[in-house]
Amino acid sequence: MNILVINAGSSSLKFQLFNMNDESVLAKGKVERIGMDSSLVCYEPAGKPEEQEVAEILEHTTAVRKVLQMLVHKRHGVLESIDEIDAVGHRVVHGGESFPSSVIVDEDVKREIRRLFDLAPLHNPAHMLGINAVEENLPQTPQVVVFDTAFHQSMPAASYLYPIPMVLYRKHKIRRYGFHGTSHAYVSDRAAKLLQKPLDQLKLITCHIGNGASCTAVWNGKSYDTSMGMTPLEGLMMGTRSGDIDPAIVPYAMGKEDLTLGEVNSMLNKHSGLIAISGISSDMREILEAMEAGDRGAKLAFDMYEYRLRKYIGAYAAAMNGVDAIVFTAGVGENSAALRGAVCGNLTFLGIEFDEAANLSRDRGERRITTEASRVQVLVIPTNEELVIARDTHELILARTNVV
Ligand SMILES: Nc1ncnc2c1ncn2[C@@H]1O[C@H](COP(=O)(O)OP(=O)(O)O)[C@@H](O)[C@H]1O
Ligand SMILES: CC(=O)OP(=O)(O)O
Ligand SMILES: [Mg+2]
Repeated sequence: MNILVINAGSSSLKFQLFNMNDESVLAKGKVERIGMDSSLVCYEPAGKPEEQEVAEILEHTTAVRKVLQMLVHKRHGVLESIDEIDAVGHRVVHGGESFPSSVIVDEDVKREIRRLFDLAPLHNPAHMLGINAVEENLPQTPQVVVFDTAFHQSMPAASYLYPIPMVLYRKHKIRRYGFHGTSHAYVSDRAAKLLQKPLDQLKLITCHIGNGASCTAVWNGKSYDTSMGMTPLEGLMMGTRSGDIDPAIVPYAMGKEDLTLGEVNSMLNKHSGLIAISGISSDMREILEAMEAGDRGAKLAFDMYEYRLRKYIGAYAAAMNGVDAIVFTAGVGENSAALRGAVCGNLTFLGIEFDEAANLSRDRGERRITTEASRVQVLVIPTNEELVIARDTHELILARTNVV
């Protein structure tokens, strides 16, 4: 069975085409910087040379169309026809309390994803564009959605409730949901394998640091607490999102600057974080370059980003009364030795003995960046949300076929 997985992030669309008979990847790639001045399209067909292209891709519908064209391209395609795609699995960020696990897409599911737009304004609309674009191009192909929120459904009430009137939870389900669950679950599983210990006996802190960023306390294999909240705005400082701020800032800034609710929401989601402090970019690569060139705004943005992450790691070590390993993953976590070095260099009190040579290594695979003797291990594990999504999609489609 060939399964195409689409992971529409806030600024990127990643895809992988799997042959699920052996979980081999037939092709993968990504469209980055969607909606920015120039998008970057990378396409890696198995056994053929990699293709790169700069294109103008303003939204996710165009990105899906581009992916389908590349898969059947005369020279570098891997399929004769898009009909060889048996099912499509999508990442969906917000599933609320309605979806504790993955489901096959139907009209009810689409309605529920749309209802949750307000709670994930940068993501759920992008996923719907992806689902609709696939439906347009592959009307007969079943689609499955896999939710970022599902893994965090294990959180205890003391973690997921906010200290505000309970009526808001009872009536409107205002609570912490948490995101990037597929990634936190995947890297936790891999960490246990790397550490050669059972996952259900480990205290892990997984740091998914991409354009969106979140940190999770994974206690005995289950999400115990996570930094993102009712929406993906809470927690760490991100590319364009503020993360934690005093909620009283909202009405105060609205009054002082004559802002509407929509404007303040957009300010916190799209015009805060790295871009706001540096005045340069939301992209960590550009922040690091500017920092090296001596830019003070970029340095302040980086320092705040690192400090806020380090505070969460400290908090989660306290939440679990200990930690066995810290895992870095996603765009920044996997690639920025500078961020990992700054965070870990200031966590020696936890018993971290950092291995700077391993941290700086060009190795891109799963690796340890602490000494063997280090009391707390620090790991870099490339995430693979796409593989988890393909497995869930495969399982649901097989189950449906067996029932029919
Ligand atoms: N070599 C690198 N060094 C530092 N940051 C990087 C590097 N490569 C990618 N990144 C950063 O990773 C982030 C994107 O992460 P990603 O996980 O792909 O995000 P998303 O899925 O939210 O779109 C960007 O801020 C980008 O600058
Ligand atoms: C939930 C979220 O923030 O996702 P992303 O990192 O892909 O923006
Ligand atoms: Mg992502």
